Amino acid sequence: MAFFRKRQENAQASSFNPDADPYAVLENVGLEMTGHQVLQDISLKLSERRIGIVGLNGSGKSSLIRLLNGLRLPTSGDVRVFGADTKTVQRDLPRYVGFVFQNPDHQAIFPTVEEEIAFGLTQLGASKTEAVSGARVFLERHGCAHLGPKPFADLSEGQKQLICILAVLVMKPKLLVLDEPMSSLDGLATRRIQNLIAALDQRIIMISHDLSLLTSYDRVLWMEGGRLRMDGSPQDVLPAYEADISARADIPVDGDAF
Ligand SMILES: Nc1ncnc2c1ncn2[C@@H]1O[C@H](COP(=O)(O)OP(=O)(O)OP(=O)(O)O)[C@@H](O)[C@H]1O
Repeated sequence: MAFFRKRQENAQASSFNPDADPYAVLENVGLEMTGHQVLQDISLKLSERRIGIVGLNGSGKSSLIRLLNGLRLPTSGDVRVFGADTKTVQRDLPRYVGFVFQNPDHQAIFPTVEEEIAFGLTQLGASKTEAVSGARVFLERHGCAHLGPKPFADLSEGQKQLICILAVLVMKPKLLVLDEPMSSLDGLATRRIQNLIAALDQRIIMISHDLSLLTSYDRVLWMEGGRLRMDGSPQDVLPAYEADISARADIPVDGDAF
């Protein structure tokens, strides 16, 4: 489509390589925010199609994935995504790395579903008219044409999360990063979103507290205290993580019940 041209030109200018392997490289990464060392000593090469991230609340999972689409920049070390240093390509990163928030209400910014989807197309260089008609076609292709005119605020939680994922997918990112996308969904909505994600060609990195969603993944990263505690196959990492939780749950810690 003609409107992709503008962004493709930008992409060439900013030295992205969509075929880079590994697609993301973190070297001695640290992240400090308001005096708090949120991440430290993280070095990773990410090549796998499906990567899960686990860890307790506050362990640094969200901060880590925010580094991948430029929502955060490292305060030490380097992050390269698709061959480009995120510090120099921050503005163009969302074109390559789609980010789905845990809470859809934190992601959606437009009143209606159609406008939310159309926004992604304008980001690719479409005119307003092209974007609206493109959004309608895209929603229809995903069985959501009926949601197009609806106010985003009136959707169910499952519908909201589905639309947030579609709003990212319409930009055809090479990598989709998801921050606990199913945490507030019922069983049916979870299954539907899970099936949608599983069928995607894109590389996926997903945080989940529901470990069953990650058993088929290629690799799992376990974060603890802002560091990488374990990195391996789900068969190795998930049982170790569960065993650690069980061991901790049996030990009462003063002032740290929850
Ligand atoms: N803007 C900020 N300023 C200072 N500290 C922050 C900021 N944002 C997050 N933190 C802290 O960084 C740590 C890691 O937070 P992060 O949200 O990355 O963890 P998480 O593993 O994703 O947690 P959860 O599972 O609860 O979503 C926490 O201790 C948090 O309080």
